Amino acid sequence: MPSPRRSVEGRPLGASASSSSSSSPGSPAHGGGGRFEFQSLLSSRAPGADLTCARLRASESPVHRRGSFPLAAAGPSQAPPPPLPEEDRMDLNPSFLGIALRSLLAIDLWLSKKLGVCAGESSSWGSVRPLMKLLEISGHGIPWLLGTLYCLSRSDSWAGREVLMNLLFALLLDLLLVALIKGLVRRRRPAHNQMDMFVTLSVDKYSFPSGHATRAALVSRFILNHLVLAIPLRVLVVLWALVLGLSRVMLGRHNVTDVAFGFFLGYMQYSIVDYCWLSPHNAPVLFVLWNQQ
Ligand SMILES: CC(C)=CCC/C(C)=C/CC/C(C)=C/COP(=O)(O)O
Repeated sequence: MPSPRRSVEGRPLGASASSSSSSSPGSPAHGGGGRFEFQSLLSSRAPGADLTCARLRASESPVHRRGSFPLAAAGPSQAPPPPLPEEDRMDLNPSFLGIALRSLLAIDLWLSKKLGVCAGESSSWGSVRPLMKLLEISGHGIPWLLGTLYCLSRSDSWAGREVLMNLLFALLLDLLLVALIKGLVRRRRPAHNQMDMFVTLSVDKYSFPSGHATRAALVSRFILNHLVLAIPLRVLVVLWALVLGLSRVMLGRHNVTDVAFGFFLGYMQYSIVDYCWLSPHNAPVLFVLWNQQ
């Protein structure tokens, strides 16, 4: 059964021509130019204004404008325009979200370009680029994977092995999820990035989300939860993650939103790892197999 809102918007536009006279384009109700968009936001709160605004929005819709004249221009002898197709009605009020997203994107690009001060040797902070690249390696997947495998091979306690096995699972899960999202979103890296990264996978030509940021958030949360560290070391771990994230933008590898989402994703990944925590009780095969090596 159609909702009341649908039945109003679904009515043919000419069906209530009497009320259209007070809201022709250019009249105060219409507001002229692009102001009707703002009115359309208000109309959702004003009972009874729906019909008028739906008509106004329809007459200004680019789809509608292409093939017909606005209502005021149409004489009484002209046939009323046909009702809007469903997809147009769903799209009547897209502008607020659209504008908000486009503004966020513009701010993101502008800020990322401004912060990309180590993007090249000749950039304003080009002299710290080698340091930033060192930081980049500290958050790369290969050292973390090899380091974890090495520690696993040297570990002689069940507790240590359990933690390291879960760290390995976390790192692999992270690689998989980041590759999946990068492949789906396919956001290009910033134009000012130089593609001179240490070992990359094919999806690493894409930038959303930052794999270094996800790893930084995941690994630091993992370490803080499973290693007993003195406070200064705990602070250092958090600082490392934050500076690594910032360095991705400074190197020009990423936009700010890639890193922000990367931190969020890495943080959530830890929750998944914690929830699926592998232990000799729920994954005995893994532990027995490793023990035999
Ligand atoms: C087992 C396996 C598939 C290992 C691959 C390790 C590897 C090459 C990871 C890529 C790490 C990387 C370059 C990520 C890109 O980080 P962004 O922060 O630039 O997204």
